[in-house]
Amino acid sequence: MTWTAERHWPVLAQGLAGRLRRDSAGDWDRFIHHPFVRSLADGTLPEEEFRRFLVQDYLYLIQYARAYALAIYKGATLEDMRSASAIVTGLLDTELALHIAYCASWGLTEADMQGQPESLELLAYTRFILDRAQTGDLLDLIVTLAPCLIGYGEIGARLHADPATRREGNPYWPWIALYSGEKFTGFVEAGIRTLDTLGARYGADARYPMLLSEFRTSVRLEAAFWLAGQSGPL
Ligand SMILES: Cc1ncc(CO)c(N)n1
Repeated sequence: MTWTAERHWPVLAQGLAGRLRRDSAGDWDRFIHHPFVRSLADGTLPEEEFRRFLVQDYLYLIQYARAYALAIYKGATLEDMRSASAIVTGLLDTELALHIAYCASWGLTEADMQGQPESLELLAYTRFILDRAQTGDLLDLIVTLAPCLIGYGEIGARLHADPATRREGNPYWPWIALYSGEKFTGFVEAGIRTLDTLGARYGADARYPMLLSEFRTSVRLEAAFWLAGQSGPL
């Protein structure tokens, strides 16, 4: 049975998140069904390509965390602030630990990774995110940052459930395990609930075309980011 969000993880298809995801369907599919993702699932991605991607992703997450930190600042309630703060901590402590561990296994230190130049894909994506995070309100910010959270959650869940995914001896299984794990899944579901809460409070219906445009731009930048390491020097 093919994995579908509607059947296997219905919250993804519900509410404002579901609407944005459905309305950007073509771009969304190019993001989550990218050949890079398939090569992680069957373990055929050359290690060097993964290493370059992961270094760029490490640098990306630092900028993403800065953008998410603005959600704490923009929170109108203590609850908004706590939920954004939990995501920032999850990014800096849990998710980056995966990147640091992989890179350590290749003999790369955090200083080595921080010294790498940022790819054009990274620059385009993070500067777009930081612009929306700074100039938009809390809803613009959360919508722009949502594809990152929801997309990797969906990819993790799908690959984890897919019998074609190689587990034994797949060097990328720890990556799949992180994004399908309880902790990351919890962040995705919290993010989806936050979209509905803020959508109601900040009038999502009346400004939907702008929100969709922000969401879709991030989705297109996500799809492009799979190749962020290709031109890297490392
Ligand atoms: C580019 C990108 N998008 C989403 C995630 C998931 O947090 C990530 N690590 N990197």
